[in-house]
Amino acid sequence: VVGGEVARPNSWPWQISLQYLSGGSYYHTCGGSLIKTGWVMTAAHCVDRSMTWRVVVGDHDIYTNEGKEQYLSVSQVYVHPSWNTNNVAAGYDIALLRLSTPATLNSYVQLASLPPSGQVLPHNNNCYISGWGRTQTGGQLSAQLKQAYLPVVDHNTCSSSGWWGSTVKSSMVCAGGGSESGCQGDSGGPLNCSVNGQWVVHGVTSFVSSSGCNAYRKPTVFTRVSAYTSWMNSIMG
Ligand SMILES: C[C@H](NC(=O)[C@H](CCCC[NH3+])NC(=O)C(F)(F)F)C(=O)Nc1ccc(C(F)(F)F)cc1
Repeated sequence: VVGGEVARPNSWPWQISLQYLSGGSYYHTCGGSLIKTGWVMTAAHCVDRSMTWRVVVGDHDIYTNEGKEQYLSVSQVYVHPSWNTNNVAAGYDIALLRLSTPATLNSYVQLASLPPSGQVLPHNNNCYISGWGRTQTGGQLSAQLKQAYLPVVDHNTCSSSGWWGSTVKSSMVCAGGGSESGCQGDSGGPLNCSVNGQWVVHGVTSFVSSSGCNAYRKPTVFTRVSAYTSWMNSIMG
């Protein structure tokens, strides 16, 4: 997250850290959202490579053990069947991870609320991105979970020339476009939007401009969760 601030610990209690095993240690690579005690929603591009994954819930500082974390292994990865790793602009950047053991819900670990199928938010809807991604273009990951206020940019604006043009599809949500943005390492994490006074996970962090995370008129682009509810239900049952 470029800009914004460090989140109050566990204030986004559905935020997870997706980590891969390498040389005997685990490393943060993506975010995600806990949507059922046994299921995590993330981005397909996060799990393009087959790795040994683990999901950490209840985390705040990814480099220290604060005692609230639960370390959960992943038993199955379900990538959207239409995802094409060479064409992020086509959409379908969404995946579900089945956990080997269910998370225990408590004040640090809660389920995300998902939007009703087809719901599209209005321009400027109040949303926050959260994640441990880079804090500047080309910078380092954040040790502590960060958040930034990224209001929705409606599809008409986001897909206009000078903005993303035809790269963004209606199956995506744009948010931000100013000095604050997502950045590498935030992928797969939630776009937390306020709808009727409730936080709803409306987006899965998908991409930013290749010329810089907070590039002018290139809002952060999210997979629109409400476009994929039937697929998710078909997988989770
Ligand atoms: C560096 C930048 N990385 C990203 O945007 C990666 C996803 C990359 C998926 C493609 N392998 N996502 C992120 O960094 C995220 F944290 F913001 F989600 C990038 O490659 N952006 C990008 C690439 C292609 C296109 C386009 F669709 F136009 F081809 C648009 C943006």
